[in-house]
Amino acid sequence: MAESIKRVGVIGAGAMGCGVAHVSAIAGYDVHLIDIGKQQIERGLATINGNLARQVTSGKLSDDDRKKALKLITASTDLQDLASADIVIEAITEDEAEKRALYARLCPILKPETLLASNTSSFSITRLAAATDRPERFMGVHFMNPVPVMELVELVRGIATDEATFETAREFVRALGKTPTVSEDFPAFIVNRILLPMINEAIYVLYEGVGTVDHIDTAMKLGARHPMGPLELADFIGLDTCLSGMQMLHEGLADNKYRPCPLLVKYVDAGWLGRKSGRGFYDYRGEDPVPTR
Ligand SMILES: CC(=O)CC(=O)SCCNC(=O)CCNC(=O)[C@H](O)C(C)(C)COP(=O)(O)OP(=O)(O)OC[C@H]1O[C@@H](n2cnc3c(N)ncnc32)[C@H](O)[C@@H]1OP(=O)(O)O
Ligand SMILES: NC(=O)C1=CN([C@@H]2O[C@H](COP(=O)(O)OP(=O)(O)OC[C@H]3O[C@@H](n4cnc5c(N)ncnc54)[C@H](OP(=O)(O)O)[C@@H]3O)[C@@H](O)[C@H]2O)C=CC1
Repeated sequence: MAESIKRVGVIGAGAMGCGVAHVSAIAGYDVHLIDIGKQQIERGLATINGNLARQVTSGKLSDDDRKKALKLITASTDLQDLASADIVIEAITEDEAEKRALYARLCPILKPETLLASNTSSFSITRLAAATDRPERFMGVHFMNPVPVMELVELVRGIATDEATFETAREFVRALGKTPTVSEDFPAFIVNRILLPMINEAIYVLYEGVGTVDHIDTAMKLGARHPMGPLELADFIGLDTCLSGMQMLHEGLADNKYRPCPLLVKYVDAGWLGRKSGRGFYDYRGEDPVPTR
């Protein structure tokens, strides 16, 4: 375990927050998970339960360790419950105004020495840090989805992040059994700078009628050995998160090659956000996913 960290706070009980809570508890940390509503908390705890059980079934985790991990996780809707946290990982919706508003409410509650990290996919760490009372103890700790499976975590310093904060975060990530890499604070960092334009291009391929959802995903799975097709992956990440990342690349790098595909914009406008909303490039409401185009 990272020496100076005992209690981990996680805000946002969606795909990423649940994953971070899951791996932190397996590593032996006390974890407190926060979301805005009871329903989100219940859904999140059910996800963690299901994923831990899956690891037991596949022999990756003993049932004893599953029980121990579950005992280490508490959850609530009250930010005050993070008053004793040593590190807080923010994993709420990819919306900069929401994140800034959250930090304004959260910072007065935290201990002055608490490290605050954002799991943002694409926002400027320096700009987010400026919305806190602790820019030197703020940084990007970017986990990959699904967290219990993916080995990588990108570490991103803001302009003010101090070295002790960076080292503590790196030690914490290693204690979770993950491999850290370092990215400079540029829009979408390294993984998403490369991955999101590929996904956006796949959506253009669909939009221009070059191929169907099925043919595009099959082509990339069988032709380029990707574990998921790009449209299936977009649905898995969340189309809102993909769009926000493309917008950050487009605005931040001022280059038209990053223009979000209008079809991606339309799907997000429709509330078709992928797996989490039941519909995206596939419709998940039946037994098997059905392509929507
Ligand atoms: C957007 C960002 O900011 C950054 C990002 O995260 S970009 C997205 C990065 N992620 C990817 O690219 C994922 C690409 N997909 C994959 O690697 C694989 O399809 C996958 C690992 C998700 C599933 O693999 P698979 O072989 O098709 O399925 P499956 O055999 O069922 O699962 C493999 C393991 O993943 C686990 N898993 C699958 N989906 C999971 C989920 N949603 N949550 C937790 N664990 C999951 C399974 O439990 C299984 O673990 P065990 O071996 O311990 O049982
Ligand atoms: N999805 C991915 O593949 C990856 C995402 N990320 C990043 O991680 C973060 C979370 O993403 P993801 O888990 O996919 O998002 P989700 O939409 O799955 O989950 C976000 C959760 O946060 C809740 N929430 C929203 N606002 C607040 C708030 N003010 N306080 C507390 N909880 C709040 C949401 O509630 P409600 O549902 O009611 O809005 C939801 O439960 C984002 O910054 C994203 O960019 C990083 C790597 C990969």
